[in-house]
Amino acid sequence: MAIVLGPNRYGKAETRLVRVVRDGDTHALADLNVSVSLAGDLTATHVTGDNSAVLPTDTMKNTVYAFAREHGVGEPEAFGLLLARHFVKTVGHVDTATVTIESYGWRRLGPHSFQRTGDLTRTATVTVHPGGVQVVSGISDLVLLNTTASEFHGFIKDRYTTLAETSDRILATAVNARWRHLGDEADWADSFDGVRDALVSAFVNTYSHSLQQTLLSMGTVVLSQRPEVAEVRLALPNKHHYLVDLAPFGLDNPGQVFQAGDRPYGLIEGTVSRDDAPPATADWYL
Ligand SMILES: O=c1[nH]c(=O)c2[nH]c(=O)[nH]c2[nH]1
Repeated sequence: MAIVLGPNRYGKAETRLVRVVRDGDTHALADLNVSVSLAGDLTATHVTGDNSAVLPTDTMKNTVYAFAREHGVGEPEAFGLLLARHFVKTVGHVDTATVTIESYGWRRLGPHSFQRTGDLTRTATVTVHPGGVQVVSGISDLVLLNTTASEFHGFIKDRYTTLAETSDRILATAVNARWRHLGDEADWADSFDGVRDALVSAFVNTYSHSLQQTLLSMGTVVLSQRPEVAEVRLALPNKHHYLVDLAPFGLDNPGQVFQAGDRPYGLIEGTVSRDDAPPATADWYL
């Protein structure tokens, strides 16, 4: 038997970067969390401790800050592409660079004042590798809720089933979505806004018999409205809302008072893709 080194990669995770763009007294703000990961022929450092092919992760962090100064940040997809291409081009033994960026929103309050928005996190994951370039954009934690237009019935009932069938319930989720682009050039800001709006309008306008049905509808609307997108992955927690029994207090409760559940929650996951889309060239995850 021989013990061998399997797939490996390394990098600097979660470099926090705030970039201010100054135009006189009027400033703009980008607030990012940047993770870099490199892979290639990195056997020596693992086997013998020879670090001659290892770019320190500390240098990766410094490069993120230096590139922010030299090139600006712009859209997260573009900044990720710039960094990933730089590492593949300049670091020998490295043939694959993955840059993942979370971008936090700030709403302008004045020329140089901002309020952090908590409504969603935008993400981008760029992979530059021998097979090409892959760009995946995403949204984390976009909380949506319909107070009706949601039913759930006709499900399996076994001896452990207590859930009542319902033809009128609250449907709520925190959207986690990732979508793979067909190319590596796009108007990233416009594309992001379009996909976000498609996801939201599909959630709002789908009369739902299950969160699974809503998931497929959300992915379908994205793909039908956004030709630049090949595939959408969604992970939708079902944020349950329980009708409170007020009968002990002599009160009825026709869909008015709910307990917002925390844990456990249903978790509905799925991929929606075009059947003619080229396959992914690098692993990607939600
Ligand atoms: O939309 C739903 N899908 C399920 O699979 C499920 N299971 C459950 O208990 N409630 C729900 N709701």
